Amino acid sequence: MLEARAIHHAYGATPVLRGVDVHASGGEVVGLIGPNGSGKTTLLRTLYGSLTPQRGTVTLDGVPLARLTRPELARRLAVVVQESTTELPLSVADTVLLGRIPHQGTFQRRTATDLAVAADALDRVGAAHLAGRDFGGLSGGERQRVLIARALAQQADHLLMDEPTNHLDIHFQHEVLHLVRELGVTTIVVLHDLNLAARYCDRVVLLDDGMARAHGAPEEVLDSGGLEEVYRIAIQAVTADDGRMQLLFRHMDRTGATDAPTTAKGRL
Ligand SMILES: Nc1ncnc2c1ncn2[C@@H]1O[C@H](COP(=O)(O)OP(=O)(O)OP(=O)(O)O)[C@@H](O)[C@H]1O
Repeated sequence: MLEARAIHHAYGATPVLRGVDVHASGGEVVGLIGPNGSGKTTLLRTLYGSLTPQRGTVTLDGVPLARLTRPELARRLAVVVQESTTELPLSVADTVLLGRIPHQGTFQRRTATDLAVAADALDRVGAAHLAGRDFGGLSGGERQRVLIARALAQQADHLLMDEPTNHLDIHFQHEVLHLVRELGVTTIVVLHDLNLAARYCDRVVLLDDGMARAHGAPEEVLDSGGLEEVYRIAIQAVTADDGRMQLLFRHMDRTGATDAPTTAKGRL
């Protein structure tokens, strides 16, 4: 279980996280949602140890992150974040093989298992055909898939992702989150798309101004008036053909007035 408790953090004099709790365990997928600047990325950074919060604790199976060595942490926790794009002149295959480093001894050569795991990871994200390409020459969506493959190659039992569907077309947005669900790996994922959160997360945490405004099953958190207030948008929850919740959105101005529908068909 990965758990953050009572996390407080400020950049300079500006508080960004104000007593946030979040946890994930047992292969569940937990979504972090919230408007721009609400603290999602900062919270995620505390969860993988790239940022030490000023107050609060982050533990992995009860052990504070600070007590784990870097390789220990890397074998337990894989991260897919926007900042992880490398400028090193590496092929796609070598980029994915970086995910095997925590499993290798110092100066140990890559084994047949490393190569097989890396190839399988690329295959799972639909990027096997890119193996020989230069990582730096990929499109944004291709890069994202390769970075996810690198995380899969790490074979960690916890996965942290910051906007993994960024740059992905609609097919791969669903493909990647579907894959995350299938992995059975305990995952905390920052998502802007509330419909993706509704469909693929077991629980969601709604951050607002550095605090967890709501926390629970997607249908509870997303189908609530609080969401409209936090995002300042009119929201209607409908039920899709497969029985899943789908959200529709309409602009709302500062007074709470929404755009008038142009036709009856277009009404929310
Ligand atoms: N390194 C930093 N130094 C100073 N301020 C920062 C730093 N990183 C983030 N902030 C500020 O902290 C606040 C929260 O940022 P954060 O990136 O955690 O939010 P977010 O919810 O992930 O936003 P977004 O949805 O826009 O990605 C923002 O006001 C941001 O400008």
